[in-house]
Amino acid sequence: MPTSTTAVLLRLVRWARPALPRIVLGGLTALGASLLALAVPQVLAHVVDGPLLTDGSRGAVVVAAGLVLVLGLLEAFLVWCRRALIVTPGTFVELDMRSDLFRHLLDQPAEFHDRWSGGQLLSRSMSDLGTIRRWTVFGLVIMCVSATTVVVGVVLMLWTAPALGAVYLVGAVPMIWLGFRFREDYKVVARRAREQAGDLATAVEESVHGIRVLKAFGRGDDALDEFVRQADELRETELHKARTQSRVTLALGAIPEAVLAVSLAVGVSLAAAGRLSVGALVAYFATAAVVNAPVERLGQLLAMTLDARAATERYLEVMDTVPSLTDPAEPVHLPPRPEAGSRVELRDVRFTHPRSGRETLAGIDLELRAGETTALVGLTGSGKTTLLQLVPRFVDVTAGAVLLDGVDVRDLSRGELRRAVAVAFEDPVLFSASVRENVLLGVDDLPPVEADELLRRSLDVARAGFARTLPDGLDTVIGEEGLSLSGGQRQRIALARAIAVRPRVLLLDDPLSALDVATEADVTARLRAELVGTTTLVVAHRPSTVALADRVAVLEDGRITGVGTHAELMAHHPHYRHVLTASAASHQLVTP
Ligand SMILES: Nc1ncnc2c1ncn2[C@@H]1O[C@H](COP(=O)(O)OP(=O)(O)OP(=O)(O)O)[C@@H](O)[C@H]1O
Repeated sequence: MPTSTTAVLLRLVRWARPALPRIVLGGLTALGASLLALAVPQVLAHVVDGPLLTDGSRGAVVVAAGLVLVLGLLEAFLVWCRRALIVTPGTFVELDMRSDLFRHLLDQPAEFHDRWSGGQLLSRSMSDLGTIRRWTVFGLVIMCVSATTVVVGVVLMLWTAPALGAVYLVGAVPMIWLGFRFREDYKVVARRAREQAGDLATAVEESVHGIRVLKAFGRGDDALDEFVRQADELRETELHKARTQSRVTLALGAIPEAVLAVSLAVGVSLAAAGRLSVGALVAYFATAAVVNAPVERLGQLLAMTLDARAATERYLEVMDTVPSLTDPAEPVHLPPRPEAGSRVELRDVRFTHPRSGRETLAGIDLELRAGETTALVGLTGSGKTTLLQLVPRFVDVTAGAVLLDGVDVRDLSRGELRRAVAVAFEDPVLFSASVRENVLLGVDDLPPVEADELLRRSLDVARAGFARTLPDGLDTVIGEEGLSLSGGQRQRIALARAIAVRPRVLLLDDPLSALDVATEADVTARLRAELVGTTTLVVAHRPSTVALADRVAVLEDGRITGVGTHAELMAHHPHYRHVLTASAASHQLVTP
């Protein structure tokens, strides 16, 4: 990550490029407005030294006054042009950056989302990008124009009244020094404030998600105390920021005024001695008045720029994360879907969690036969979910390979792979959308009649017919902002979603755990009947689920230690018996 503010902000060019012509044009109009403001004192000098002091010609004064009026009107028009030119493209820069961020987040593997908190990503995609937009459409342009105005103004002052110009330059020395000090202090505190705002957003997000747990354990007050503590930390930091900025603003306001006071004394004595014309004196002060405005704004503009730098750094931190899981340079394609179903092979698969460094899978050899349903059984924490995640490449194997119809899944594009492999999780996520949209989420566009038929069948197989009795039927909005469903209802909608894709391979990570035994057995039986030709791997805890599988694989100490029918394993595999007995006990069931 580059460290200079310019280097960081220059990286915004990637997104600002389409808007650059209008930003530059807007900058030029703003510069034109400032130069017009600087021209007025020169007109004044000519009026004072010319017609006013010599012949008092009224006509010339009227012409000069008219010129000042025209210059003023033109300046106002150019200021309007700047806004009109820049504001719209600035919003598109923000839109592009926000879309790219979202695309990037979607491209990241699960491991990235384990590392990043929701609040930090939220604050980066909302408030940080808002700060960047405001700086792009206002701060950047005004900063450049202000700097140019100051330079041109000082040159004019030196040209009009060299001695007084020199006084102004001497006054600039402490201002520049203060500017550098301010930059160092503010840079740190601006970054801290943004991090704290992100942490605060995370706290809100977690509390809202966990509101029931907090209430159930009577921990609402503790959560509130912690939230207030974090909010107070942020308040302190914001106050620190404001104090730092107000100190520099005060200094940048006071020093130019002091310079003007010294200039007045020097200027009047020079004019009295006849070494400076009155017109030059008037022009100097009028120019200084124009120059002082941007100088006084400098604190605010520097603060805006440093805020934008902190926001850009945070944005780039996410964007610079290279996805650990990418498509191959030249993806191969799957062979046509075999009539009898697809075959999945795990060959000597190992997997170590990058964060814990623990090897969860230590040499898995397993074949999911075409069109069969295989149940995966193991103690809790044995790695069943991890194994499932390797097939659609939510994570990549550390060693070994996963093959789908003979093709290493790493050689396929993730799009093609994930169209072929569908997953239903134990803890289903539903989106704030209608039942119909949730179920058909993974289905490409279909004619309405076919889509309706697919929806009907998927809901029937998943025994999710209850959805038709919801207030607006299948158009009822469910998910976070919609109607609350029970755990079992949510699981069945999520199962219908996985079935609707008509995948080659269906992975079920204990997706029926919230259902009663009879409903679960019914759903499993329907699945088998409906999904002929779909190869299924189901993580199972209950004997009732296991009994419906063609074969069962036992996961123990990171390896598959047994594959067979339920009856075979019950007879010959002590660990299998132990797992099923433990599961049955926890479900208060009797092992058949
Ligand atoms: N993101 C992660 N980072 C580090 N370790 C992890 C991560 N996810 C899982 N683990 C660890 O990997 C091991 C296997 O977890 P996994 O979720 O695959 O087990 P499981 O058999 O599906 O468990 P359960 O039956 O309880 O769902 C556990 O020890 C778990 O703590």
